[in-house]
Amino acid sequence: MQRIKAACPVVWSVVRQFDKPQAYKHFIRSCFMDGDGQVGSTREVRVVSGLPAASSTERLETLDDERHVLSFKVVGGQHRLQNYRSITTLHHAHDAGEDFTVVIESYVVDIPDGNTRDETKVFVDTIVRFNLQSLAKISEHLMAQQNASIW
Ligand SMILES: O=C(Cc1cc(C2CC2)c(-n2cc(CNC(=O)c3cnc4ccccc4n3)nn2)c(C2CC2)c1)NC1(C(=O)O)CCCCC1
Repeated sequence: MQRIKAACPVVWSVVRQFDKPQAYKHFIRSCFMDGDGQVGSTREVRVVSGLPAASSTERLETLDDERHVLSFKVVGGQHRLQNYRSITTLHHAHDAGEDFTVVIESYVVDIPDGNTRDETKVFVDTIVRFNLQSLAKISEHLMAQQNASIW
């Protein structure tokens, strides 16, 4: 989970771009879309990791602009994340007079041969946490720009 001091629509405008994950996922070097960006489209992702140029083919499963829900599954590629699927949802929250967005990201993945459940959890949790921290920074900058432009 990640708390972001930016309004839901601002955070959602970044999360919903299935064709530009590199906007906030800094391990991603490039992304090529195959399809029109609607549910069922797939993207080809290349990552920056030093490992043999890991790539992955990912399919958009859910894109709900009203309820702020995005989900995708990894359907191929050179890596060991078999049957990876994630769901990301945005929630407006209000606490101590402050408005903010809470992002909840859940995933399931097979435990690869040669690794334990805990190693897999640490591996994926670390990347997802990096992504959500980066999403927070980018969304808060966007929010500051929008507020500045209003005045
Ligand atoms: O953010 C990203 C980009 C992204 C995507 C990928 C793989 C192409 C799919 C990678 N990667 C993975 C690998 C090769 N190691 C594995 O497969 C792997 C699998 N089990 C493991 C279990 C325990 C220990 C090590 C493990 N090692 N080399 N690079 C990276 C790593 C950080 C450089 C980041 N991907 C996610 C997203 O939310 O988009 C979040 C993370 C899960 C996938 C979806």
